[in-house]
Amino acid sequence: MRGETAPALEVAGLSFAYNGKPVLDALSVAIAAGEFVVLLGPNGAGKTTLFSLITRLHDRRQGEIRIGGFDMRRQAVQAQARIGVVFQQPTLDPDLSVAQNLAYHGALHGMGRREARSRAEAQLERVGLAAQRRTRVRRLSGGQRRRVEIARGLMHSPRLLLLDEPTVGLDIASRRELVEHAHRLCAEEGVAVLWATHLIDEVRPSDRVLVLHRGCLLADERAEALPTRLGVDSLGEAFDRLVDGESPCE
Ligand SMILES: Nc1ncnc2c1ncn2[C@@H]1O[C@H](COP(=O)(O)OP(=O)(O)OP(=O)(O)O)[C@@H](O)[C@H]1O
Repeated sequence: MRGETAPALEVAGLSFAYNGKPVLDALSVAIAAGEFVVLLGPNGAGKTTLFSLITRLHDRRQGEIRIGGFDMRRQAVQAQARIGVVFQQPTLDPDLSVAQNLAYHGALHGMGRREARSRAEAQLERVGLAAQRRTRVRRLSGGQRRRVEIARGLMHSPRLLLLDEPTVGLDIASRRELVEHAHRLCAEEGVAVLWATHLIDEVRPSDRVLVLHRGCLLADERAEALPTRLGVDSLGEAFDRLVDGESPCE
């Protein structure tokens, strides 16, 4: 299955180890087009490693990864063209303008100058930064920089946007605005979003939540259903209960 009807992301039996130390254990999950999914896990859970495998920064793994139906190994070009990423560490060049950063991304994705410019302008408009296109990134706030990174990650019209703890270092208002923006992208553009965080307050009751701990998927359900299933009062308590176990994959 490919194109619009294929899941934006399918991971099947994914395992990975750093120098013999297991970090992901037989992970399987699928995310539909336009779905917003939170990947919730404490420090060291394996969130960044999962993103590195999906984006092919690491490749020595077991299991399958498909993006929009394209296999990450056999159809790597098609698969990778359908992924947008906002990494945990900022990756904009602070000495270039917003437009120059985006133009560079467009060139990397094989866009001509005119096409890159019009796509960049459309995305900057969406994140409310059209007026800052000539501003050097160095002069933007942390929240504005994150929004530029999201605009950049969407320039090539990916079906899946990965955000690795995108609100680190932002104030509460900017965090709220980013979460809101990501939900809008799903609803209005049909982009699937996988949002990695360890912050419970970024999760909405209706969000689908994947709880990852020591490389094992401990839950995959609506956030509002988790406390009831575990017999506790809040998502925070449910999360604590889940990540307390000694041998999570059993
Ligand atoms: N390059 C590496 N070499 C060896 N071990 C690593 C490497 N990168 C990560 N690890 C280990 O793999 C495990 C998972 O790390 P990972 O960064 O994927 O977790 P995370 O959920 O993203 O954590 P955080 O919230 O702190 O970013 C941790 O035990 C970490 O120490």
